[in-house]
Amino acid sequence: MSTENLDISRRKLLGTVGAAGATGLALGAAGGAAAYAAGSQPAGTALASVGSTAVPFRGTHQAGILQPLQARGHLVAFDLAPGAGRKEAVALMRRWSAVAERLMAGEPAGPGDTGVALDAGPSSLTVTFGFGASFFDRTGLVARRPAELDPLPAFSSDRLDAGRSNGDLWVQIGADDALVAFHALRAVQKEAGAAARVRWQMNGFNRSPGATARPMTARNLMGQVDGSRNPKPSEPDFQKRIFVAAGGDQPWMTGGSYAVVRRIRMLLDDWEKLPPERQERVIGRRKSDGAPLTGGGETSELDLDRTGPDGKPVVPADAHARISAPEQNGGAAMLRRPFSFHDGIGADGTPDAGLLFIAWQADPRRGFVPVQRKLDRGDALSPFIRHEASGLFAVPGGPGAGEYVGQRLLEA
Ligand SMILES: C=CC1=C(C)c2cc3[nH]c(cc4nc(cc5[nH]c(cc1n2)c(C)c5CCC(=O)O)C(CCC(=O)O)=C4C)c(C)c3C=C
Ligand SMILES: [Fe+2]
Repeated sequence: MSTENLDISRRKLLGTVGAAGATGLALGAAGGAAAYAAGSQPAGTALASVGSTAVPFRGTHQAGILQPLQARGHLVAFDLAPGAGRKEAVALMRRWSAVAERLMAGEPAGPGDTGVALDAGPSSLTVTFGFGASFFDRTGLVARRPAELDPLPAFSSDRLDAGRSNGDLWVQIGADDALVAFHALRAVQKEAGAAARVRWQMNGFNRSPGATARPMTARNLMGQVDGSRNPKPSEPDFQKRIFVAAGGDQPWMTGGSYAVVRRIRMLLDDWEKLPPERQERVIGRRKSDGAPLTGGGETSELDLDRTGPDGKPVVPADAHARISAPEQNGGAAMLRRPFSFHDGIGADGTPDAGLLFIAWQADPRRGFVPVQRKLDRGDALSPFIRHEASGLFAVPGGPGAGEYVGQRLLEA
């Protein structure tokens, strides 16, 4: 089948999803799998719920920050190619924005589409773009580099690999289907053309939608319920904490956010040797349901002052949930939106697995940095994790009609 035919088949299958571009579009009754088996794609074929969800590309904020965790993720950092500057960066951001908008609507990437996502709907695909501190040197835009992008301080427990850290440009891809996510990754890489080269790339995953009887907070590879105390959009200070407000020093970042990315390896062989009660004391929450050790359910407040019969705090002084709590850090908060990773088993039998920790905030100097400083000094979790790579990226607000991502930075 020619590429053109592949493209046409996918459009037929998707019907009007691309044009509608709204979330949660379901296209009717079942039948996609049968059509696939028969090798044909009748017009109007239905997509199952997971495939049919499309996330809008345009809006106040870029997609990929507020959406629920997706089942698959790819993180990729690029450096501008030698000799490439602002002009090439403008053309690249135009190309990347155009392809991201098409793919998020469930349309083919363009002429020469690989066909990898054929038969699937948009599957909650999000493609999010950010700029690293070095981008501003490369493009002659140093005057527009936000102070929030100042390098993160070194932490005593850092074991960072420079080759897998930072980068001029960062792209976060998430989708609820592995092929849709891979398809987007390849399209983004191809559109980079001669303008930018991959610096590092990481793959992650989360639980698939529908795997639990009801929507639940995610679990990480240590088996903990992780994300319970994330700030909620319904909270009055949510916008202020996570997104850059209008009227700041760098107007192009209005509606944007700063992403701190850390590849955190989990020393699972050591962790799994701990009895569950010890594991619970490391975090300060129950493993079964994420509830605080001081009682209640997952959403109950931790009672940090409560002591047990032995006179010691029920939530230990070095428990991760105590040390990272906003109340212990002058209100510092961030939206954690991670992917787990597993990159195989080493020659010594240990899994190269852990958390692609992604924290979103309006200012990392008032979010990630103070919390990580405190964790670095005495978190009971520290002996079981290792920070191996790090990045900090300015993620501008979402594009308005007719705009590409980053236009307000590159063309102001
Ligand atoms: C500097 C920021 C943080 C890093 C790095 C970090 C790593 C990390 N965390 C877990 C597991 C859990 N973290 C939990 C809570 C939590 N963690 C941070 C920050 C960092 N974590 C914050 C701000 C919070 C919320 C605290 C609060 O608001 O009270 C929890 C408890 C459940 C929850 O609230 O999400 C778990 C479990 C791992 C495994 C990890 C590194 C691999
Ligand atoms: Fe944490």
